[in-house]
Amino acid sequence: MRTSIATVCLSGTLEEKLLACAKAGFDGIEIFEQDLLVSPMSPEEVKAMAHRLGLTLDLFQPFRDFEGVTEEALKANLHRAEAKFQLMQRLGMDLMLLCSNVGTATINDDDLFVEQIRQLSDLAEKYKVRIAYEALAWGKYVDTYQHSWEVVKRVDRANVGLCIDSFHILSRGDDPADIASIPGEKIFFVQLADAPVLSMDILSWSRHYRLFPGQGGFALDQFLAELVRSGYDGIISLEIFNDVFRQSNVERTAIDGLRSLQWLGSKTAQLLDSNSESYALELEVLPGIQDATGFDFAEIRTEDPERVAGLLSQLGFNFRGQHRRKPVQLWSSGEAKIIINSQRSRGVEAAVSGFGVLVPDPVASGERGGALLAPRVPRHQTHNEQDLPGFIAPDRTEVFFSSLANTENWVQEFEDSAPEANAAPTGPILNIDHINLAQPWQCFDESVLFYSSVLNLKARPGTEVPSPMGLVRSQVLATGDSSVRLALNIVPQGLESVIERNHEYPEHVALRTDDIIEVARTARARGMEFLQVPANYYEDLAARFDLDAQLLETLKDLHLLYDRDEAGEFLHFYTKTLGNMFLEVVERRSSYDGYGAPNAPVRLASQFESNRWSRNL
Ligand SMILES: O=C(O)c1ccc(O)c(O)c1
Ligand SMILES: [Mg+2]
Repeated sequence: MRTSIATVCLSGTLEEKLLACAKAGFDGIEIFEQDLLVSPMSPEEVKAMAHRLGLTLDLFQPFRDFEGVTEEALKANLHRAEAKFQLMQRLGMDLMLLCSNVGTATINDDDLFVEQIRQLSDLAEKYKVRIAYEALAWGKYVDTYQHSWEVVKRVDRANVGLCIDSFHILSRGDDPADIASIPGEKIFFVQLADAPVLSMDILSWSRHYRLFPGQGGFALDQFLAELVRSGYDGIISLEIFNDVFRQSNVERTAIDGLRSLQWLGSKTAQLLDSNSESYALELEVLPGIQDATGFDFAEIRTEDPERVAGLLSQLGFNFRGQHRRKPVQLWSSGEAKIIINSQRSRGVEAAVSGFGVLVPDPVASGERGGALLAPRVPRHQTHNEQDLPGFIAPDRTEVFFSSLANTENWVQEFEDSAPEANAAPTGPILNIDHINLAQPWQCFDESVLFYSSVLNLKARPGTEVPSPMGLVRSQVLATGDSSVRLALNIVPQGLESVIERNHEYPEHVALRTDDIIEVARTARARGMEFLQVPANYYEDLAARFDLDAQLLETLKDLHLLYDRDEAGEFLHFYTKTLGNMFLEVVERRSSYDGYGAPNAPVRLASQFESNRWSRNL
């Protein structure tokens, strides 16, 4: 699959965009005319630079508002087109995007569209330019790909074909199945964009909210499969208009984009493989696609390991030993392992710095991360220490892959100093239920794609939680069986001034037990500080649920939160925040699979209150 990306997706100058695309590894780019117009580089310099970087200049765009116009307007449009064909010649480009007319068309007549596009074709022929006609979803008369294909078929010229853009088709809820019956060679160009599921006018949705494949709600693997079935074997490009991308780091966005194509190509190949036909467009299946079977460990970085250790021991964790070489401790209870790391921790009160997941074949997961351009965690392990492939997520969290066998090895690196703890004692905590990570607003979508592709997790429907600092967007990513769950919370933009004074938005590790009341009572007896829950909350609980009076009293007494749905019940509590992190303990009764979403605003408000008082905000 040859990959390309429109310059409009990226921040910076045209020169910076070219450099970032080449560095990420794209084969080519689409030149968005506006980017050239404002560039100090001449067309010849752009051509030379692209050549030097090994990038092809694949598509010049957009050419707007051409067909369906009066005789007089057509003359002016042809004049405008000729100037662009000459410009394309200087750039060494031969493919122009023609958007269906949204503004100046006054005559709704397919015969006229055909006739006028033929005139454009004749003119383009002189410059050896080909035209890719794209139906914009908000086109005045031509707004579906079926209609643009009707027109192109009737134009019947070798140099006029289609541009297929997933956004214009899927945003309208149109079925992409007819794409498969268009002859592949008449599709001149393909642009892919995902988008969040929103209900708003299509033009604004398209211009501000497009996303890279895998970051939104469109079934782009099915879409790409239809294109493959058509016999198309040209370039697959990204055309994303997104307000955040336009102000994010250009190199990171380019990598994010290429990662999305690699992930999508692999998913589509898997989808097509079940039909096991061979197609012109070659898609590669990524190595080592496998589901994680659970968390291996969570890692907390802190300059004050004794405080974190104290909290763990109040929750019933056991000290398993000091690492033989590093200032790192291992604590465990059941299958939950927590590493307290005080390396490179100066100034870090406490923070969730990483986690490991268990997979059948960690080496293959490592290869997949590499193929997805994920940056590696540098390892300085010495002889006899277990090497775990690890990657740095966009939010800086370190993510490791382990297997049961590897875990046995790395755990032994800790046990020398505490041989009496070798028996892996059990405790009331059974395992790590989920990990909640704060996402700076610039990297939320990048993180969704990173975690879903590198960890092979699936996004669950997102929610929004009101908090005193702003609306917090929350997205859960999980394995099919929920054995690994991550909750990503986007930090509201308005919070940034607060963050500066208040470190970061706190992250947390949630621990699962099947006797939360016992864990809470014991922890309290050991002096643990709980996040306080206001009395108003319990009055509302009593109104919403028909709760046993005794249970309600216990919940209130122990600062436990409660939720219930058709699947079961959920009881949970939070520890007081320590630096940038806190712990949660959860008990899931029956098949409850959520996270107590109705309680999230209570937590955020309570944390805000306690930070305010402790930090004099
Ligand atoms: O929003 C637009 O105008 C626009 C322009 C060119 C495209 O390829 C497109 O998909 C949208
Ligand atoms: Mg487009």
